[in-house]
Amino acid sequence: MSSPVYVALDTIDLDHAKAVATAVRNHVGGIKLGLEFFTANGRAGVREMAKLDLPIFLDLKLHDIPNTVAKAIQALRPLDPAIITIHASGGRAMMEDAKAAAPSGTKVVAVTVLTSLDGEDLKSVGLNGNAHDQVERLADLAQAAGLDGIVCSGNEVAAAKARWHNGFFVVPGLRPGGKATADQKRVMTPRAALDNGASILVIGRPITQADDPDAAARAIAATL
Ligand SMILES: O=C(O)c1cc(=O)[nH]c(=O)n1[C@@H]1O[C@H](COP(=O)(O)O)[C@@H](O)[C@H]1O
Repeated sequence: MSSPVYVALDTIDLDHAKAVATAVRNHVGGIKLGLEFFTANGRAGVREMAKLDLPIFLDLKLHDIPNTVAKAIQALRPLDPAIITIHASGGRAMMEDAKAAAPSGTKVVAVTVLTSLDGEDLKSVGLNGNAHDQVERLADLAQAAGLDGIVCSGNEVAAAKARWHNGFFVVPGLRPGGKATADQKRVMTPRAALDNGASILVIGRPITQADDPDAAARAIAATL
């Protein structure tokens, strides 16, 4: 079985992204390219990374009116990514139109509550429930909109899966030591997230900023 780990290559440097991906390729199941990479390298950069022959997760977290999101996804169709992201808080119509615009083989998943946010952060933007309740609410909305799954932290994935048995669950905010670091607040170990029902594990800095990314990826793989 291929690895559930998608390595997040958050860099503007195409050569560096290629070098890290090449180093870790035997211990990961796919590559995640996000806003930082895409704004610097565009579609040509994604095509270049696709030459490594690993599935591409294009994480642009689109969040706009339905027409704009659908047109942006149409523009990405030639890249045929394995997975793309939109924000669930864009609403049901936006999610429906996003799914309709995507290639049939592309999983469209909705970000629920970013793993960098905690209850206090939610309050500060006017959301009075906790992260757990908000993830459940948005998981239900994403399912009703016909999406493939959601992005949530390892803390909520078991509850989301209980409501959406065949959903696809993307879990970032993973730290091998299990402790919140840098900007991530809702964190978990990769092993615990998998046990809780994650379909794939998104891991960036614990691999990419290690002295030896290949050894770090191998060490994480050994825990799974
Ligand atoms: O959609 C995502 O992948 C995502 C959602 C989320 O709630 N939190 C989150 O960290 N991510 C992404 O997951 C990756 C986490 O990176 P590290 O914190 O370096 O492991 C980054 O590329 C984030 O953009």
